[in-house]
Amino acid sequence: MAKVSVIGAGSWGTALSMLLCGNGHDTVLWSHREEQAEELRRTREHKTKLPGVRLPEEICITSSLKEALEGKDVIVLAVPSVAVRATARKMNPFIRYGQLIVNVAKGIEEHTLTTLTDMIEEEIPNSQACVLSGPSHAEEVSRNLPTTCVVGAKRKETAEYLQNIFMSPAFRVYISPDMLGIELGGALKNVIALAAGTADGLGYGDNTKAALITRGMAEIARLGIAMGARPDTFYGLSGIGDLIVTCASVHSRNRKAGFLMGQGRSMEEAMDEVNMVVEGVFSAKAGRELAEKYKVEMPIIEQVNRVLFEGRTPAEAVSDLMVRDKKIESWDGSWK
Ligand SMILES: NC(=O)C1=CN([C@@H]2O[C@H](COP(=O)(O)OP(=O)(O)OC[C@H]3O[C@@H](n4cnc5c(N)ncnc54)[C@H](O)[C@@H]3O)[C@@H](O)[C@H]2O)C=CC1
Ligand SMILES: O=C(CO)COP(=O)(O)O
Repeated sequence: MAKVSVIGAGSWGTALSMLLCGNGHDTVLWSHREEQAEELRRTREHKTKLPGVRLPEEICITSSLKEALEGKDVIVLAVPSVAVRATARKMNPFIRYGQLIVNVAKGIEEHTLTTLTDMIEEEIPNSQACVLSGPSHAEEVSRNLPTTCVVGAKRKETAEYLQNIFMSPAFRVYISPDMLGIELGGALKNVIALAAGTADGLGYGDNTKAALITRGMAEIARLGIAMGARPDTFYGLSGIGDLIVTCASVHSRNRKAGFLMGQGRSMEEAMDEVNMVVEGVFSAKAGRELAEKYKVEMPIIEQVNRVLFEGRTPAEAVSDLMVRDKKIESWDGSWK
């Protein structure tokens, strides 16, 4: 059994700490606020994020990074994507060569367009960052409902080691070398989920949702392939799998935020009401910048940006998508 630590006590970090503890690992859960750590220790329940789910007594809960990081074999980074760089920088003094860092946040840094694992390796030189992603809402993982994910790592041995760490009878883990494809799929599906939720909020139907999922995947894959990711990753758990769950699930924060915007709320009102991290709002700009950089068309992500930041109404955005130039349905727009 391993010594593991989960950095970030939101819904995902808390659910993963329960999974890892249930797998028999010596598990620490770190919160950036002592007040929250104290409440979790006292009540053994994350009342705002996972109500009704009991945290096992064996999970050690702390707000000390030193205690959370020293001597650990695996460190799971589960803070919101916008906090990853700062958190990794704070972790750096306590990390020793050989410790594995597994990023589970979903995002891409605006302007630098850095993936989160590259960002971790920039902030913690000589570290080995890996990724775990897939269709996995915390609400279901914390209740042991069957879930599948994929671990991405540079070396197969590392991926296999992590597969063993996370795998349980209710949590099946695949492995892949395509970290870029995994991270792009995870970050950009949240932008498409905002669009899918908006369509629901506008009262559109299942046809619209299916169109957004299918054409959303086409544009994410088009970008990913241009950047050097493997095409098959986008058919996988971190690609179409995660896109389906986030566009359809009652648990999805991004879909919910989109729904509220479709009903007429502003972006800020929707984020406040969801009260959990809505990563698509942060990844939308990065998606647009990547599309420009790699010269690929990403019309849905473009329209989400216009609605979020430029005052276009959701109904106008959908209409703009419907009356675009006529297209051929192939990845690269070619007939053959
Ligand atoms: N909730 C889920 O089902 C899943 C979430 N994820 C990803 O995991 C990441 C975390 O998401 P959730 O746990 O859902 O978020 P959440 O909204 O449930 O909680 C976020 C947590 O981060 C903490 N936090 C905020 N700012 C921080 C900072 N500067 N430093 C350290 N901690 C800070 C907050 O106190 C809060 O406990 C996101 O990137 C999300 O996309 C991935 C898969 C599933
Ligand atoms: O990435 C996630 C689930 O895989 C969490 O994001 P959503 O809650 O928006 O779906």
